[in-house]
Amino acid sequence: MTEKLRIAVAADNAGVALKDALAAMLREDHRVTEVTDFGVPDATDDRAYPLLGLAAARAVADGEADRAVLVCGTGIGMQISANKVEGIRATVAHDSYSAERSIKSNDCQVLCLGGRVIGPELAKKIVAEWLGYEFDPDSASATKLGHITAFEHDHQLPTTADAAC
Ligand SMILES: O=C(CO)[C@H](O)COP(=O)(O)O
Repeated sequence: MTEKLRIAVAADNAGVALKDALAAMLREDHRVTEVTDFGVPDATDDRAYPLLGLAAARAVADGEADRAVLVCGTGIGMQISANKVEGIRATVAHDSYSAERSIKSNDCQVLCLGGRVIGPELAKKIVAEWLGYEFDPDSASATKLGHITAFEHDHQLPTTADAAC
């Protein structure tokens, strides 16, 4: 990893404890230059997950952050929310292989976790590993992702010829 990463974090009240634990870890990581916390500040704040997750995902899409870690009860609501932001590729990943492939295959900028699904120590290990992965824009995976990006722009289904690679 050559450039240090700017990480956005956000959670609803079901994910705030895990979000705070991950933010503390990220602030200590030498590969991270900045952690921006989009809330919630504590579990008494009952704002719905899209209100937090969409703002963090927008920060990534706007180039204000490089990646985001979003936490709700399952991670699913955060994933759905973040993927509505143009240009964002977000995934839930509670295992190390999926987290790795989310970068290397899918160039996901957003990792979503479930505070009611995964314990803090495993989540910290997965996020620490995830920080170290980089997407190779010259890989075959980039061509596959190009079909998604093209659809996002023109809403036209790829042709069979396009889809062959
Ligand atoms: O996990 C959530 C959304 O995916 C959220 O933390 C709880 O949502 P709810 O089950 O709709 O209250």
